[in-house]
Amino acid sequence: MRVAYEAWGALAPDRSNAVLVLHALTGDSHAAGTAGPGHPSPGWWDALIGPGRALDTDCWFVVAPNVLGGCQGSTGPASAAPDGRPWGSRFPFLTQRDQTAVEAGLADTLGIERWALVVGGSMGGMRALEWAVSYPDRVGALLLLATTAQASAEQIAWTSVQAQAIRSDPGWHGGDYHHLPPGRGPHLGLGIARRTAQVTYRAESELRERFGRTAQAGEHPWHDGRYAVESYLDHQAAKLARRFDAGSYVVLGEAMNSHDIGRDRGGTASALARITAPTVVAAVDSDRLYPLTQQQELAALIPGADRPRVLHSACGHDGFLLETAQVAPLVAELLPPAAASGPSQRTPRLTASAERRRSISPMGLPE
Ligand SMILES: CC(=O)SCCNC(=O)CCNC(=O)[C@H](O)C(C)(C)COP(=O)(O)OP(=O)(O)OC[C@H]1O[C@@H](n2cnc3c(N)ncnc32)[C@H](O)[C@@H]1OP(=O)(O)O
Ligand SMILES: N[C@@H](CCO)C(=O)O
Repeated sequence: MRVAYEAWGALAPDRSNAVLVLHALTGDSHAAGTAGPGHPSPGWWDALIGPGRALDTDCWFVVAPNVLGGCQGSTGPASAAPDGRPWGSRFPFLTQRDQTAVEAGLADTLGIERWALVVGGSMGGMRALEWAVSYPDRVGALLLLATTAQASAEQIAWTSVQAQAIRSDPGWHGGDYHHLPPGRGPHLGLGIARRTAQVTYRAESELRERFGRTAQAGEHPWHDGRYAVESYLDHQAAKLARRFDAGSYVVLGEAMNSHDIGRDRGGTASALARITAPTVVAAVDSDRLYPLTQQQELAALIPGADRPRVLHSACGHDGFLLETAQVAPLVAELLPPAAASGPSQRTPRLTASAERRRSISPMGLPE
């Protein structure tokens, strides 16, 4: 299998300054940097990663892999199988634990025995947690944002609804559509999935205040027009369908639903007791998808954590991506600037490199 990653900064000779950043469901390896060829958007955590930023790349070697099963460079359903045809429906069921094991293989390849920090939000937080439980000696510190010890019934339910929307699209063809001409895949189902997810990612009060009952400009909802919030969801749907593969969406959703840190480990408490890393757990106060009770459970059961921190955000679950000014001090708690050796004290042995992401839509839709 292939694992795409991007990295920033330089690895210290003693390899002690590496930080692993794990993206959420529709994220990718482009965590930092500007938009440009191959990167239609700036890095999703660019405010946090770079010289002088919380993850200061003058000190830290920051690595962001694309998750296995995804569609932005790492092997996923849209990738060619050994017979040259897309994996499609033949792509195997994955768990978060499988994906983390692959990331451990990436760390081995990069020669990183121990991460100074592993950080992730939402689905990325699930993998960060798996890292700390599966490989406690390889995680120096742990930052968990808007995540959970196990996918709840409601989280499984939302993911299931989204997967059903995709599978109900006639363009799904049982998951084997990647060979079809552009635009013939299940982009309508993927769009419905994204619309549904987007509501869960944002707060009720935010939608009320941003959109209210306003009609979309130039349209009348009673006469075949749309409310502004409907137009917003249409926009989010179209945007995701241009950059994401429906098969990956289903595979990653099933992997999230499999997430249960206590599985085959004697339960949640027993699994979390294995974590040796100093840990910060953070919630988003307006998150209706990953409620505070889930982060309270993590903070109570992880030995190196104290009470959960709370990010204040109008934006619901997406607050972990948007409230970077509040995430920065949490990073600083775990990675004090003095802990890293400055770049002048070391000779880079591994410089930043990046697998170029797919620059075309995996669904064949125009960018
Ligand atoms: C910039 C990126 O990070 S995308 C790159 C890869 N993606 C990821 O890593 C996934 C994680 N990122 C995300 O999920 C999202 O990009 C987020 C959460 C960071 C975006 O959050 P926000 O900035 O708050 O975006 P928000 O939900 O307000 O949507 C803004 C968009 O809605 C559009 N919009 C707002 N109102 C309307 C409306 N009435 N009708 C149509 N479109 C509308 C805006 O024009 C804007 O469009 P654009 O994104 O094409 O510029
Ligand atoms: N907006 C985020 C939410 C999932 O945590 C994403 O699309 O990845």
